[in-house]
Amino acid sequence: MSVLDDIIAGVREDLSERRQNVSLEEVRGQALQAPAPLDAYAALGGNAEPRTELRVIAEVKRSSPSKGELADIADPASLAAAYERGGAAVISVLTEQRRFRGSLADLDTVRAAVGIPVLRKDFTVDEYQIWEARAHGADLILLIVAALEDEQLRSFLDLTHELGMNALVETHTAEEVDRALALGARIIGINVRNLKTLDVDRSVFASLAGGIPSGPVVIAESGVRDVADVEHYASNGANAVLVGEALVKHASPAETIGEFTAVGAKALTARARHHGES
Ligand SMILES: O=P(O)(O)OC[C@@H](O)[C@@H](O)c1c[nH]c2ccccc12
Repeated sequence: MSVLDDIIAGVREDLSERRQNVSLEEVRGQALQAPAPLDAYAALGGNAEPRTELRVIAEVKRSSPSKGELADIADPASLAAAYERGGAAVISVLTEQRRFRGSLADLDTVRAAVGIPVLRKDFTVDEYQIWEARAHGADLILLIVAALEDEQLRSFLDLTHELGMNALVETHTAEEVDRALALGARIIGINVRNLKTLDVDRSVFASLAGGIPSGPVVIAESGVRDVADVEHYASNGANAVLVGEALVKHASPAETIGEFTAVGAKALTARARHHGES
């Protein structure tokens, strides 16, 4: 069993427990009562022309299957507020409990603390989780291509859009990028970490991003350690970076986000100039 399969088995167990406490019908009712979602596509610069700003999706992440404990994060609200102050475009909140030590309570707390779009970061395998994300105020959900059949992906993407949210469609191979594009994904993530083995290979970003036409917002996910990594991803066409570990471990995450956006904007501007001339 791959790591991804193992995580998903746990996610399904936790899900069936929640479903016993709150029925699909109830969670649907809650979702329809929730304040309207914010436009994460716009927040990520999807409508900007040219796209010369590098956006940061800053993640609230306590733990991970590859690294174990990362940070305690006793107060996710103040961490998220610091992210927003530093200029993050979107806050990502892990809600998977077993491996990442996240929760829907974290999502609620963060939602209440910031005014920018919030991503519910989890392993979406059931429609219930999409309604639930909306019920808890999420504006963006994660759909991992490697975990889903095309038919599921399509119906999950449709439901997400019907609820006024956006989906971050996560890929790791050229074949997965093609599937995401064929489904009309507007926000495509390239995770340089292989979720089946947890290996990180930063070169995956450049080799896949080149195959994505202009249109979708492209996000580099995982392994952003410092400004050099941001520069590398932006030079290869990332419109945004998704950063967890480097921010939760940093003493001044707001400052780090500021440095990342500055370096990224420089690289994207140089890239736009270069492309304009060639
Ligand atoms: O902590 P990092 O290396 O900055 O990574 C953040 C993010 O990319 C990572 O948390 C992630 C990417 N895709 C996921 C899918 C599920 C859970 C977690 C993830």
